[in-house]
Amino acid sequence: MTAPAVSPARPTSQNAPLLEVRDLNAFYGQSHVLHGVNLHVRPGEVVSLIGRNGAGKTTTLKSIMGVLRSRTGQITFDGQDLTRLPSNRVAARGLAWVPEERAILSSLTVRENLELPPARPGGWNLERAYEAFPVLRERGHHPGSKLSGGEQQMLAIVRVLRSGPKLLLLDEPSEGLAPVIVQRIGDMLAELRREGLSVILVEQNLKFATRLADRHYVFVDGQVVDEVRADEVEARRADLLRYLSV
Ligand SMILES: Nc1ncnc2c1ncn2[C@@H]1O[C@H](COP(=O)(O)OP(=O)(O)OP(=O)(O)O)[C@@H](O)[C@H]1O
Repeated sequence: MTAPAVSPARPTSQNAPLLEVRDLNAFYGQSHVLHGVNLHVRPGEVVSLIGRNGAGKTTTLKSIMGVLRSRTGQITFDGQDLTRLPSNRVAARGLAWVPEERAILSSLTVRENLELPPARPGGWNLERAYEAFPVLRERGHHPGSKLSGGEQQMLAIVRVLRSGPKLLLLDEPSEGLAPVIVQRIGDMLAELRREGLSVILVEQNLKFATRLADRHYVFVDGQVVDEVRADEVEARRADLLRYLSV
């Protein structure tokens, strides 16, 4: 399926975006994988990036975070240009990324994993983490390597919330998890959303994405080819399923 790239509706001055990505092109060596991606996230919005494997969703997150530096275009966050900043300075501006591989420290215990990132003002303390996911308290002395996939995902999310980010970037948080755990993580994200946290959610699980996201950007071959608002999802479900089918 080939579809033309779309330029999403530009935000108005009343609801200026927290994040704006303009004409993003990204490269792995000679391989040109993102071709002019445009997207934005308004304060308090949850936005999903959906599309088949290899469509460019993870590369978009890496480009925003400054982990992938070989890119062109403009990335603006809270009115500041992130494009030339290294990833540690991007994180310091209030962006937090939970990669697909969950990036917890497997030799450290759950508690050590939670205590290692310094809690910043507005960030989660241990009590809040344990309240959201009591299993993390129960497993406090277990090494990260001994946790189930769901527990690792919970730990990975809570760890980055210690820094009190303004924008959370989640890469396939539901992948490989049992439905009951997916539900629990979805409940927690819904609560964060109610509190006004902005989120970019990369997902292949349409049910999970549509439960949470205000808008969906559809990726095909390194481009955004469609944008679907939450109130359009029912009418456009067949299109969305087609975009995701292999
Ligand atoms: N480190 C890398 N080196 C070279 N090519 C890469 C690398 N990582 C990803 N790619 C390629 O870039 C393209 C986009 O991959 P990306 O991981 O962003 O896709 P995705 O939509 O997130 O899919 P997935 O769910 O499979 O990760 C694919 O063609 C992929 O093969």
